Amino acid sequence: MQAYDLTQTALKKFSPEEQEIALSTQNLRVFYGKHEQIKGIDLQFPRYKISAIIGPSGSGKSTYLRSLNRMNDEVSNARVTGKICYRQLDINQRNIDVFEMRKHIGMVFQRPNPFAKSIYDNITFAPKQHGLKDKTKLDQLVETTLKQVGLWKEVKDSLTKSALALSGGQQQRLCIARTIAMKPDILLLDEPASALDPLSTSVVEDTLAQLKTHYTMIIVTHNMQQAARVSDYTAFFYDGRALEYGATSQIFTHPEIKATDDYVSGHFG
Ligand SMILES: Nc1ncnc2c1ncn2[C@@H]1O[C@H](COP(=O)(O)OP(=O)(O)OP(=O)(O)O)[C@@H](O)[C@H]1O
Repeated sequence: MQAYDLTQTALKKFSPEEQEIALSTQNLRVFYGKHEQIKGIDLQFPRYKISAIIGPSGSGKSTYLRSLNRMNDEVSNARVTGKICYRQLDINQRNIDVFEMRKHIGMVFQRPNPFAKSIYDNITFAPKQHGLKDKTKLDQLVETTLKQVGLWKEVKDSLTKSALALSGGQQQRLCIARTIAMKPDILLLDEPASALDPLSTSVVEDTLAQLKTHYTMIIVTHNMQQAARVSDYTAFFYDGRALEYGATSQIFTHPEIKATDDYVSGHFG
């Protein structure tokens, strides 16, 4: 593999006039045991935009994404240091109520993972856990969120059927609906379309584009065409570092860093 100069980075910083920032990290590091996997990442994610994270396998994209809503708390050998700034709060502090925080920063995983429950119950499960009991409000929530992911027409007559009977693409849109039922601010998406066929992928991408008016999204993807299609900003990760971050059009056409250029032009490694 070609050796790159890892001290050279080109990371876009936003001025307050230019963009409101929904989430940012400062010097974020993740250790698995003694091994430092994420090596001090500073990134700002603008509100109501889609930011993509691309990079070679093992560069730490998922590890970084999972840190953003403290999913690495669940990984016994993981330790995360540095700041994750959300609404003037560092949510990487010990005293943060993680259950409450994840209402604001939700996650959609690579493989659709609906609960073995009805479509209706998949959406209402978490809101009920958080105290929503009113049947009319729950019905409304089911309808609104299914409409937001473009699934309402397809399933409105089968809400009591098992979610597991849906196609992969429908299941993934249900999982997005289930996440937005908690009305999060930020959606973290870890390769949300990688297990789907091209048609379902395209429907999921359209769904993300629609959701952008209300949500800030950060998406990890292996698929560079997808990053180019859906995202406003792109970060290129390499060896646990963010080497370049900027407008997606610039990253794909005029990257400043050699490793980014090699990666996006397919000359990598
Ligand atoms: N719990 C763990 N303990 C030790 N190492 C881990 C753990 N979880 C992940 N890793 C390692 O961390 C590295 C980064 O993994 P990560 O999944 O974040 O990379 P990625 O860029 O998302 O890769 P991919 O594109 O292949 O999904 C990998 O080498 C992986 O094996």
